[in-house]
Formats: sequence, C-alpha cells, structure tokens
Amino acid sequence: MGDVLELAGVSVRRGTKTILDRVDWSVNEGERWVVLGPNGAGKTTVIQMVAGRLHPTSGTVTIIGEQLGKVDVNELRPLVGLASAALDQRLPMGERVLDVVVTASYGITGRWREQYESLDTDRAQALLDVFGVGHLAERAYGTLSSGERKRVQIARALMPDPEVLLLDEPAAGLDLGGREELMAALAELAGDNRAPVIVMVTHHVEEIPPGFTHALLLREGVVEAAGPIDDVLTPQNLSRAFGLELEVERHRDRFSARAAGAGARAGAHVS
Ligand SMILES: Nc1ncnc2c1ncn2[C@@H]1O[C@H](COP(=O)(O)OP(=O)(O)OP(=O)(O)O)[C@@H](O)[C@H]1O
Repeated sequence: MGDVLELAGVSVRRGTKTILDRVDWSVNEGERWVVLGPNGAGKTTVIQMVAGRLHPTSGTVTIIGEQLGKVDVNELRPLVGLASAALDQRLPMGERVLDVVVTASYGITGRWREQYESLDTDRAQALLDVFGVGHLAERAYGTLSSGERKRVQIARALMPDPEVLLLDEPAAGLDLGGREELMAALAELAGDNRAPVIVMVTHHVEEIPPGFTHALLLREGVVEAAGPIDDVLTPQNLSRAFGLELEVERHRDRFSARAAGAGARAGAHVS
C-alpha cells in the first residue's frame, strides 16, 4: 500500500461519461512521479482528486493515511501543494509576488489583514530565490511572464511545507529557455531528499526532469502502465497510450519521443 497516496478501484463518472475507470495507483515516500497521457486521458482528474478537490464516484482515495470522504479536506489541503493553471487564474493579478507565496501558509489567495511573521516572509523569499525569481518579490504578480509565474506558483505550493507537491503541466506554454530553466529547478528539487513527494503532469516526455523515478501512463481513464520510469516509458507502452507508433530514446537522464520511421512524421511530438 502506498504510504503517501493510494487510489484503489477509483472511478469517476459524469453523466454517461466514465472519466476514470477502476484506477489503482500507489505512491510512496521519496518517489517522484510523472503522469503522462494524451488529451482527455484523465490526468487532471487524478491530480484534482489527490489534491482533495474532487471525490471519486466509487473506490477509495487515501492521502497521507486519510481516506477522502472521511476527513476534513481543510486539514488535508496544507499537506498537498498544488500548482496548476486553474490556481493561476484565481491569483489576484495586482498582488505583490511575495504575498502570492506567503498567503499559501493560510491556504488563501489574496492578502487581506493577516499578519505574517518574518519567519513566513523569509521562507517565501527563500523559496522564490530557489526558483530564480527572488528579484521579483516586490512586483505585481500580473506583470510577470508566464515562465516567471509558473515558478512563483511552485514556490507558493511549497510554502506550507507540504508532504506532496502536485504540478499540473508546469512547463505548458514556456519557451525553450523557460522550459529548460524550470526543468533544472525541478531536477534539483527531485534530487533533494528533504523535498516532498512530487507528482507532475505533462504531455511530453521531453519535459520530464532528471531525477524523476516513476511514471503513470493513462489512456481514456484507464491505467496503461505504472511503475519505475524505465519500465513504463517504453516505445510499446507509449505507442499504445498515444495511439501511434513511437520511438523513444533516453539520452543520459532525458527522454525524447517521436513518430516511428523517417519521412513526414519524423520529429512529431507525442501529444
Ligand atoms: N464535469 C465533466 N463532465 C463531463 N466530462 C468531463 C467533466 N470533467 C472532465 N470531463 C472529461 O473527462 C476527460 C478527462 O479530463 P481531464 O481534464 O482529467 O483530462 P486530461 O488528461 O488532464 O486532459 P488534457 O491533457 O487535455 O488536459 C475529458 O474527456 C473531459 O472532457
């Protein structure tokens, strides 16, 4: 049984649509997971569930030993840091970047009249520094580039010192330089044994930072493969999940994938 996250026979249905179909998945201490799959596979639904923001239609979700539905989610949420596009839309654009991060210690977006201790503001500043955006602490959040915002969101997600860090497509929309800088920061985090368990959603194997240990491959709400990253990210598994024949390569600690065979499709990405 996963000691950090456990999904057992989890299904999510909306009307006649089955979004997740009897998903089993275990995550243990120290693991760094990537969740991969084509559009509509159910990746965000899984992330929303392990963030305690969505309940399964059937099956059980256990988050750090507490079963969803039997625990106050407000107690659970500080234990799970989430960075996602949906959160970005809720953050006040005029808010000072330092406050965007520090308000996470209260689980709120938007500073009101709370008093923060210097311990909190020092931690927020240190996290911004780790992600290379410390110099932007006094700027309004809405003036940041999308790459800078992604890094602020991750600093915010780490602020309450969570047991689990969930990243829903952190590299989406970044240019090559922005993506590589983010990957370097995430690789450093992945290699830090004091860092929380990490679960990151992506469409592209090229966006998996070095140091990630496990992969969950989804297709149409079903687990195609799950386990150690080298066992899961095989050409066979990825081809099945994405519905086209793919070649997968590993150069040192990075993956790449493209349509099998030369010609018109060579170089295509996997989403
Ligand atoms: N409330 C809902 N009612 C009906 N269908 C829904 C609902 N919410 C999600 N879905 C569907 O469930 C499927 C899985 O959605 P989800 O966002 O989890 O996929 P995803 O793998 O994250 O996709 P993407 O890569 O496109 O972000 C999609 O087909 C989506 O349209």
